[in-house]
Amino acid sequence: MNMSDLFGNAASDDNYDASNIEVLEGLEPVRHRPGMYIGGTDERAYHHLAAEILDNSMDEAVAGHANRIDFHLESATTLSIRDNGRGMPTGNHPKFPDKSAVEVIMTTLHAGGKFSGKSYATSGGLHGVGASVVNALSSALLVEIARDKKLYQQSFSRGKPLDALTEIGGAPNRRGTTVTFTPDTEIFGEKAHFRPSTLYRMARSKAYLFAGVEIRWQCDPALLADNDPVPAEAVLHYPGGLADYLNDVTRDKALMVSTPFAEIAELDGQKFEWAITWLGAGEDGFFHSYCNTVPTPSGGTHETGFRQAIVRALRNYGDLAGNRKAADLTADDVLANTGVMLSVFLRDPQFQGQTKDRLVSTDATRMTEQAVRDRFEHWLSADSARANFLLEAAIERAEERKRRKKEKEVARKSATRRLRLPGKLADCTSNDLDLTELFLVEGDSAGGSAKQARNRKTQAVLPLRGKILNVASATVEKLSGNQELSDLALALGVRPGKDFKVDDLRYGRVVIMTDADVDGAHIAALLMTYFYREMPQLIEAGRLYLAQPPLYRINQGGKTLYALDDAQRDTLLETGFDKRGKIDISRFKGLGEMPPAQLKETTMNPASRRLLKVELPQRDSIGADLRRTTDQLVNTLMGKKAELRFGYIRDHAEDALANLDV
Ligand SMILES: Nc1ncnc2c1ncn2[C@@H]1O[C@H](COP(=O)(O)OP(=O)(O)OP(=O)(O)O)[C@@H](O)[C@H]1O
Repeated sequence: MNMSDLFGNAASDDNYDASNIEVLEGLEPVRHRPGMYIGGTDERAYHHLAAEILDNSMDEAVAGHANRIDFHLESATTLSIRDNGRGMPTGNHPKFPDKSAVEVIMTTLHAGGKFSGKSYATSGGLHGVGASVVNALSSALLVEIARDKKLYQQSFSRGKPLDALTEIGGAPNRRGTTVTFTPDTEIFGEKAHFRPSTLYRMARSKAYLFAGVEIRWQCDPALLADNDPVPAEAVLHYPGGLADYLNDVTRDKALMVSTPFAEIAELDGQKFEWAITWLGAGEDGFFHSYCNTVPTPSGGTHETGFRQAIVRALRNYGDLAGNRKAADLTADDVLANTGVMLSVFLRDPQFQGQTKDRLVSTDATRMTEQAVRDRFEHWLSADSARANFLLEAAIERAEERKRRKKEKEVARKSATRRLRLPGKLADCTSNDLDLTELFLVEGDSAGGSAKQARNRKTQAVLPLRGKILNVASATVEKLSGNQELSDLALALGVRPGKDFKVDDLRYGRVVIMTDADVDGAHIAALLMTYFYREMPQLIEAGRLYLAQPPLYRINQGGKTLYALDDAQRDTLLETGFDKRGKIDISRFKGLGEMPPAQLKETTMNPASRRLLKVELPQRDSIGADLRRTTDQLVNTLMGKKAELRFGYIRDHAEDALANLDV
């Protein structure tokens, strides 16, 4: 690769003037970088457009305004979704007097009725971008609204209106919204098309998730093969909800229990619904979770809460039954071989990214656990034969796990004995890879605080002096001659480069812990680049994390909260404290300045900290950044755009917690 590939064929200095500065207006940014809004331009992204429109109709249904959705795949590239809800508002918008609200919704990012919770209590939509993004990426889109006994219509192409909202007739017996769209081949390529099976599954799961809606499925028969499992027409309506679904998908499987544990609970006006069954040996387990009917394939806080509830309840049951082995059960022991459907309806959910793959609302863990745990304990004690059977199976798995771990530990211990460890490493005593972590900290003073704040049993600390070599530009000889980096490899027990083996790692996790400022981000970026270049397998294995030290400590009376950045500080000041009393805000200059007790509480203690897991980017542009210069990576890390950061750093804080804590 030559330099111009890396940096593009830049114009010469003479031509660089104001005309080079592009400003993207309206929906142009979406067409420019669709990946930031829908996670790519591949088949998954293509179908994500359908999910955005369907979610809007589902939100109407869940809010109690619609009970029917017509889902019509008209051709391989045109989809129409109609609901009988309130209909998008048609009046002119106060802020844009010459545009209808429909046009504002369809052509403006961040226009929506779900921000304040006034029009929707629990909704899957939150950014006010879904409909406009679909519009921006469609070569043709038609909105039809039946409202106040009138029928209106407006057409768009590539995000731009082709006409104004027009009343085209009366609608005496109908109300609701219909959106018909054709994704743009300029964005998705000539060959892209809808797959009936994907859409059918999507429509069906929505119907399972909300018993109050009936979805009429219709598909152009020309798109279906003879004997296609997808029907041309179907009425999807499941009063039994998730339990119906679970029974359906496990119909041909061996099961350990005759009926799933399935319930619905309401807490504080929010709804929790689940169904779990135990599959026989050899069957593959699964966990499908949703929040406000939006699938969360990367899990999140609701899954963590559910897992905790199940394992803690079973442990407790074992305890009461006098079985001492129950105390050692982990979530994996209990939940291996289970099929789980979990659907929560939360008032103000927080997801990661526009595709909402993962739920990150912190409250959801506690609330889901609270909803599930008591009911599960009840279910266990209602049938002790069944409960004992599940308990024994889980204990058997735990024993097997312990045996395997012991074998590995013995092998690792003998390897460690032969190692020469760097002098400044403060090692931990445990050899248990599930628990141990190595903190990489910048400088000796931060190293000193971290050594006092750590848990000696499971947490090791390696202070690195100064900025490590800029790996991106260093030559191979320089890399191997760098003392800090060779100490790092030595502490990890691995050899960098082609001889790297994940199994050699002496710790389960590597946590980069740097100051919450630009310098800290730079060092973190250098280290990430180093790992990416020399030990990508470590990242692939999900073992590299970033610590999240706070920048501010805010105190009022006996109450103390910590903020990661200015924005969080401002939000906490708005919402977290009494407006009247005096509030003290202190800004930490660096980790070395933080008293060990605070460093422990905010950043190191698995019970109270947050960690970000570093993941390799898949196909979006951030991948190129990692391969380019660390400066670009710093920009990405420190930049204002959360979407950018989240492109490759995924929040797996709860998983980390779950493994240690549960
Ligand atoms: N089928 C519908 N019926 C009624 N109102 C709708 C419908 N579809 C969209 N809207 C209105 O348009 C607004 C904008 O929708 P859009 O999909 O752009 O964003 P959102 O659903 O609010 O959030 P997100 O970006 O997370 O999807 C919604 O908040 C809602 O007020």
